[in-house]
Amino acid sequence: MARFSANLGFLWHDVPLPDAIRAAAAAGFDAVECHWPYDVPAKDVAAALAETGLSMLGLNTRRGDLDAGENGVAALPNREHDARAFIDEAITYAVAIKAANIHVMAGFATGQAAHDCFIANLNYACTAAAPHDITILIEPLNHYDAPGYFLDSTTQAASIIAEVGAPNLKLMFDCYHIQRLEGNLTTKLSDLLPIIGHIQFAAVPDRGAPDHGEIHYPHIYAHLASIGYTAPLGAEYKPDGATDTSLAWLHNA
Ligand SMILES: O=C(O)[C@@H](O)C(=O)CO
Ligand SMILES: [Mg+2]
Repeated sequence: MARFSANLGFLWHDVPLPDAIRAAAAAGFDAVECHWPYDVPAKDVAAALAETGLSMLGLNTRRGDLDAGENGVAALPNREHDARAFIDEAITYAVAIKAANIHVMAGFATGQAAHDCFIANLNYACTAAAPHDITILIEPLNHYDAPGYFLDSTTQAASIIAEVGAPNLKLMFDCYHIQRLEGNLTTKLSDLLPIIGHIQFAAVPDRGAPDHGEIHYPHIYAHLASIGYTAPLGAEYKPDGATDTSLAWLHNA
Protein backbone atom coordinates (compact mmCIF):
# COMPACT_ATOMS: atom_id res chain seq x y z
CA MET A 1 0.00 0.00 0.00
CA ALA A 2 1.34 3.41 -0.95
CA ARG A 3 2.41 5.83 1.76
CA PHE A 4 2.08 9.60 1.46
CA SER A 5 3.86 12.75 2.55
CA ALA A 6 1.96 16.04 2.77
CA ASN A 7 3.79 18.85 1.04
CA LEU A 8 3.13 21.74 3.41
CA GLY A 9 4.24 24.30 0.86
CA PHE A 10 0.83 23.72 -0.74
CA LEU A 11 -1.27 21.70 1.75
CA TRP A 12 -2.39 23.65 4.83
CA HIS A 13 -0.20 26.50 3.59
CA ASP A 14 -2.65 28.90 5.27
CA VAL A 15 -1.76 27.85 8.84
CA PRO A 16 1.57 28.11 10.68
CA LEU A 17 3.93 25.27 9.80
CA PRO A 18 3.73 23.49 13.22
CA ASP A 19 -0.08 23.46 12.93
CA ALA A 20 0.16 22.23 9.35
CA ILE A 21 2.26 19.30 10.61
CA ARG A 22 -0.44 18.52 13.19
CA ALA A 23 -3.15 18.75 10.52
CA ALA A 24 -1.26 16.35 8.24
CA ALA A 25 -0.91 13.87 11.09
CA ALA A 26 -4.60 14.12 11.95
CA ALA A 27 -5.50 13.54 8.28
CA GLY A 28 -3.50 10.32 8.19
CA PHE A 29 -0.36 11.28 6.26
CA ASP A 30 2.75 9.18 6.90
CA ALA A 31 5.24 12.05 6.63
CA VAL A 32 5.53 15.72 5.72
CA GLU A 33 7.78 17.87 3.57
CA CYS A 34 7.96 21.61 3.02
CA HIS A 35 9.36 24.29 0.76
CA TRP A 36 10.90 27.21 2.69
CA PRO A 37 10.45 26.87 6.48
CA TYR A 38 13.02 29.51 7.40
CA ASP A 39 10.66 32.04 9.00
CA VAL A 40 9.64 29.44 11.59
CA PRO A 41 12.06 28.59 14.40
CA ALA A 42 13.39 25.09 13.79
CA LYS A 43 12.69 24.17 17.41
CA ASP A 44 8.94 24.76 16.86
CA VAL A 45 8.97 22.52 13.79
CA ALA A 46 11.00 19.87 15.62
CA ALA A 47 8.51 19.97 18.53
CA ALA A 48 5.51 19.45 16.21
CA LEU A 49 7.30 16.57 14.49
CA ALA A 50 8.11 14.94 17.83
CA GLU A 51 4.53 15.46 19.04
CA THR A 52 3.00 13.84 15.93
CA GLY A 53 5.67 11.25 15.25
CA LEU A 54 5.96 12.39 11.62
CA SER A 55 9.26 12.88 9.78
CA MET A 56 10.01 15.94 7.68
CA LEU A 57 11.29 14.41 4.45
CA GLY A 58 12.70 17.52 2.87
CA LEU A 59 12.98 21.26 2.41
CA ASN A 60 14.28 23.60 -0.29
CA THR A 61 17.12 26.06 -0.41
CA ARG A 62 15.94 29.67 -0.56
CA ARG A 63 14.96 31.04 -3.95
CA GLY A 64 16.88 34.30 -3.68
CA ASP A 65 15.45 37.73 -4.53
CA LEU A 66 11.71 37.10 -4.85
CA ASP A 67 10.99 40.68 -5.97
CA ALA A 68 13.36 40.06 -8.87
CA GLY A 69 11.56 36.80 -9.66
CA GLU A 70 14.41 34.50 -8.69
CA ASN A 71 13.67 30.78 -8.26
CA GLY A 72 16.96 29.54 -6.87
CA VAL A 73 20.53 30.69 -7.42
CA ALA A 74 22.65 27.52 -7.57
CA ALA A 75 23.06 27.70 -11.37
CA LEU A 76 23.58 31.46 -11.47
CA PRO A 77 27.21 32.35 -12.25
CA ASN A 78 28.59 34.99 -9.88
CA ARG A 79 26.07 34.07 -7.18
CA GLU A 80 28.18 31.33 -5.58
CA HIS A 81 28.35 33.23 -2.30
CA ASP A 82 24.54 33.33 -1.98
CA ALA A 83 24.15 29.76 -3.25
CA ARG A 84 26.51 28.39 -0.64
CA ALA A 85 25.00 30.49 2.14
CA PHE A 86 21.58 29.10 1.21
CA ILE A 87 22.97 25.55 1.15
CA ASP A 88 24.61 26.03 4.56
CA GLU A 89 21.39 27.47 5.98
CA ALA A 90 19.33 24.57 4.61
CA ILE A 91 21.73 21.99 6.09
CA THR A 92 21.65 23.67 9.50
CA TYR A 93 17.83 23.72 9.44
CA ALA A 94 17.58 20.15 8.14
CA VAL A 95 19.89 18.88 10.88
CA ALA A 96 17.79 20.66 13.54
CA ILE A 97 14.57 19.00 12.36
CA LYS A 98 16.16 15.73 11.15
CA ALA A 99 15.10 16.25 7.53
CA ALA A 100 16.61 13.68 5.17
CA ASN A 101 16.64 15.67 1.91
CA ILE A 102 17.43 19.16 0.65
CA HIS A 103 16.26 20.33 -2.76
CA VAL A 104 18.91 22.70 -4.13
CA MET A 105 17.09 25.10 -6.43
CA ALA A 106 18.94 25.93 -9.64
CA GLY A 107 17.23 29.12 -10.82
CA PHE A 108 16.63 30.72 -14.22
CA ALA A 109 19.74 30.32 -16.33
CA THR A 110 21.11 28.59 -19.39
CA GLY A 111 24.43 27.73 -21.01
CA GLN A 112 27.80 26.25 -20.08
CA ALA A 113 28.66 28.75 -17.34
CA ALA A 114 25.38 27.99 -15.59
CA HIS A 115 26.03 24.26 -15.91
CA ASP A 116 29.56 24.59 -14.48
CA CYS A 117 28.27 26.75 -11.65
CA PHE A 118 25.50 24.28 -10.79
CA ILE A 119 27.99 21.38 -10.78
CA ALA A 120 30.36 23.26 -8.47
CA ASN A 121 27.58 24.23 -6.07
CA LEU A 122 26.18 20.69 -6.04
CA ASN A 123 29.64 19.34 -5.24
CA TYR A 124 29.79 21.81 -2.36
CA ALA A 125 26.31 20.82 -1.16
CA CYS A 126 26.93 17.07 -1.35
CA THR A 127 30.23 17.34 0.53
CA ALA A 128 28.70 19.52 3.25
CA ALA A 129 25.56 17.36 3.59
CA ALA A 130 27.24 13.95 3.62
CA PRO A 131 28.39 13.96 7.28
CA HIS A 132 24.77 14.54 8.29
CA ASP A 133 23.37 11.72 6.10
CA ILE A 134 21.44 14.30 4.11
CA THR A 135 20.67 13.71 0.43
CA ILE A 136 20.75 16.60 -2.02
CA LEU A 137 17.93 16.60 -4.57
CA ILE A 138 17.64 18.32 -7.93
CA GLU A 139 14.24 18.71 -9.59
CA PRO A 140 13.40 19.40 -13.24
CA LEU A 141 10.57 21.96 -13.41
CA ASN A 142 8.23 22.20 -16.39
CA HIS A 143 8.67 25.13 -18.74
CA TYR A 144 4.99 26.10 -18.72
CA ASP A 145 5.09 27.04 -15.03
CA ALA A 146 8.78 27.92 -14.77
CA PRO A 147 9.96 29.09 -18.21
CA GLY A 148 13.73 29.43 -18.34
CA TYR A 149 14.40 27.25 -15.29
CA PHE A 150 17.86 25.77 -15.70
CA LEU A 151 16.89 22.14 -15.03
CA ASP A 152 14.09 21.07 -17.34
CA SER A 153 14.51 17.39 -18.27
CA THR A 154 15.21 14.05 -16.66
CA THR A 155 18.03 13.48 -19.16
CA GLN A 156 19.77 16.66 -18.03
CA ALA A 157 19.24 15.78 -14.36
CA ALA A 158 20.62 12.24 -14.83
CA SER A 159 23.65 13.62 -16.65
CA ILE A 160 24.34 16.15 -13.87
CA ILE A 161 23.98 13.47 -11.20
CA ALA A 162 26.48 11.28 -13.09
CA GLU A 163 28.90 14.17 -13.55
CA VAL A 164 28.88 15.12 -9.87
CA GLY A 165 29.20 11.45 -8.95
CA ALA A 166 28.22 11.87 -5.30
CA PRO A 167 26.23 9.07 -3.66
CA ASN A 168 24.06 11.63 -1.88
CA LEU A 169 22.91 13.48 -5.03
CA LYS A 170 19.54 12.24 -6.33
CA LEU A 171 16.64 13.17 -8.57
CA MET A 172 13.41 14.64 -7.25
CA PHE A 173 10.95 13.05 -9.68
CA ASP A 174 7.83 15.20 -9.60
CA CYS A 175 5.25 13.32 -11.67
CA TYR A 176 3.40 16.60 -12.32
CA HIS A 177 6.43 18.28 -13.91
CA ILE A 178 7.67 15.16 -15.74
CA GLN A 179 4.26 14.44 -17.22
CA ARG A 180 4.07 18.00 -18.55
CA LEU A 181 7.63 17.87 -19.87
CA GLU A 182 8.04 14.32 -21.11
CA GLY A 183 5.18 11.91 -20.27
CA ASN A 184 5.90 8.16 -20.29
CA LEU A 185 5.86 8.12 -16.48
CA THR A 186 5.72 4.35 -15.97
CA THR A 187 8.85 3.66 -18.01
CA LYS A 188 10.71 6.69 -16.68
CA LEU A 189 10.05 5.75 -13.05
CA SER A 190 11.47 2.28 -13.72
CA ASP A 191 14.48 3.51 -15.68
CA LEU A 192 15.36 6.29 -13.26
CA LEU A 193 14.66 4.33 -10.05
CA PRO A 194 18.39 4.00 -9.13
CA ILE A 195 18.80 7.77 -9.03
CA ILE A 196 15.41 8.78 -7.61
CA GLY A 197 15.61 10.29 -4.11
CA HIS A 198 12.02 11.43 -3.74
CA ILE A 199 8.78 11.38 -5.76
CA GLN A 200 6.08 14.05 -5.79
CA PHE A 201 2.72 14.11 -7.56
CA ALA A 202 -0.36 16.15 -8.44
CA ALA A 203 -3.08 16.14 -11.07
CA VAL A 204 -2.13 17.23 -14.58
CA PRO A 205 -2.68 19.77 -15.99
CA ASP A 206 -4.26 21.78 -13.17
CA ARG A 207 -1.92 20.69 -10.33
CA GLY A 208 -4.96 19.90 -8.20
CA ALA A 209 -5.67 16.88 -6.00
CA PRO A 210 -4.43 13.64 -7.62
CA ASP A 211 -7.89 12.25 -8.30
CA HIS A 212 -8.62 13.68 -11.73
CA GLY A 213 -6.85 14.79 -14.90
CA GLU A 214 -4.62 12.92 -17.31
CA ILE A 215 -2.71 10.73 -14.80
CA HIS A 216 -4.43 7.74 -13.20
CA TYR A 217 -2.45 7.68 -9.97
CA PRO A 218 -3.61 4.27 -8.70
CA HIS A 219 -1.64 2.87 -11.64
CA ILE A 220 1.45 4.84 -10.55
CA TYR A 221 1.11 3.65 -6.92
CA ALA A 222 0.82 0.01 -8.08
CA HIS A 223 3.72 0.39 -10.49
CA LEU A 224 5.97 1.88 -7.82
CA ALA A 225 5.10 -0.95 -5.45
CA SER A 226 5.90 -3.47 -8.19
CA ILE A 227 9.38 -2.02 -8.66
CA GLY A 228 10.05 -1.91 -4.93
CA TYR A 229 9.61 1.82 -4.25
CA THR A 230 8.01 2.07 -0.82
CA ALA A 231 8.99 5.55 0.43
CA PRO A 232 6.19 8.06 1.02
CA LEU A 233 5.06 9.92 -2.12
CA GLY A 234 4.94 13.69 -1.80
CA ALA A 235 1.44 15.11 -2.33
CA GLU A 236 2.43 18.47 -3.78
CA TYR A 237 -0.84 19.77 -5.17
CA LYS A 238 -2.87 22.96 -4.88
CA PRO A 239 -6.17 22.15 -3.15
CA ASP A 240 -9.28 23.68 -4.68
CA GLY A 241 -10.44 25.18 -1.38
CA ALA A 242 -9.65 23.92 2.10
CA THR A 243 -7.04 21.14 2.25
CA ASP A 244 -9.23 19.07 4.58
CA THR A 245 -11.95 18.85 1.92
CA SER A 246 -9.48 17.76 -0.79
CA LEU A 247 -8.41 14.45 0.73
CA ALA A 248 -10.82 11.89 -0.76
CA TRP A 249 -7.93 10.59 -2.89
CA LEU A 250 -5.93 9.86 0.30
CA HIS A 251 -8.74 7.99 1.98
CA ASN A 252 -9.43 5.99 -1.21
CA ALA A 253 -5.78 5.13 -1.96
O1 LIG B 1 7.53 21.21 -7.86
C1 LIG B 1 7.86 22.22 -7.25
O2 LIG B 1 7.59 23.34 -7.67
C2 LIG B 1 8.54 22.04 -5.92
O3 LIG B 1 8.87 20.71 -5.72
C3 LIG B 1 9.55 22.95 -5.45
O4 LIG B 1 10.47 22.51 -4.81
C4 LIG B 1 9.44 24.43 -5.60
O5 LIG B 1 9.63 24.84 -6.88
MG1 LIG C 1 7.88 19.36 -6.98
